[in-house]
Amino acid sequence: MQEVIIATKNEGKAKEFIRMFKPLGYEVKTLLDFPEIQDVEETGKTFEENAKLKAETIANVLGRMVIADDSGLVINSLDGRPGVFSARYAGIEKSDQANMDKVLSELEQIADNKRQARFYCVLAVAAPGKETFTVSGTCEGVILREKRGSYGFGYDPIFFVVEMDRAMAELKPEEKAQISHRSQALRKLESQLPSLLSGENE
Ligand SMILES: O=P(O)(O)OP(=O)(O)OP(=O)(O)OC[C@H]1O[C@@H](n2cnc3c(O)ncnc32)[C@H](O)[C@@H]1O
Ligand SMILES: [Mg+2]
Repeated sequence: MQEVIIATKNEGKAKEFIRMFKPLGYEVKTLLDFPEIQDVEETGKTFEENAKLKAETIANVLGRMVIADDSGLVINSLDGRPGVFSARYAGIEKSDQANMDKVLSELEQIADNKRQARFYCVLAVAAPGKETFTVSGTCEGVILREKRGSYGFGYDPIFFVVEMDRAMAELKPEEKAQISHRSQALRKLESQLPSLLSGENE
């Protein structure tokens, strides 16, 4: 099977990419398979900038094409926060529970009809000597008042998916893969994968 490198150290993302790429005929490797590679500092102001930064840095380290994912939760009534700070919203130790608790407490006084939010995902494709490009996807929802469900990762337990009438963390992996911001973005890339990977090592 042809191999695709996803420049992420996030276990939840890694599992989703493995599942999404399998039916397309690709085997996914992530940075969890390359523990010697250091974290890329995410200094960008936008998801696009950070996705490019991660993809280009790792493409240069490995000398081959890689895809990076920068994603997060954007909440209207918090002026777009946590946004690019989603992973480290409650502190640098990146705790999903602490991040969700912080959002829930910030929204405590916010009425039910003002809790709209979206997940956003940017995928950047980079290869040494080639122009980097990005695709993006979104998933619309509402922030719940307490956590629900145990599938997924990150903010999934507090994100109600309008389209599915359930919390993201109540969706089975195959259901999340039908509607998620990540799979929307990947769909825009799918048809280009064979040409992007031609000339890469098998
Ligand atoms: O940078 P990498 O190594 O990929 O891993 P990360 O966890 O730091 O990833 P990001 O910088 O892109 O931050 C994304 C954060 O947004 C949240 N997030 C992204 N996609 C999500 C999803 O599908 N479900 C729930 N939360 C998500 C989650 O808290 C992530 O840690
Ligand atoms: Mg990160």
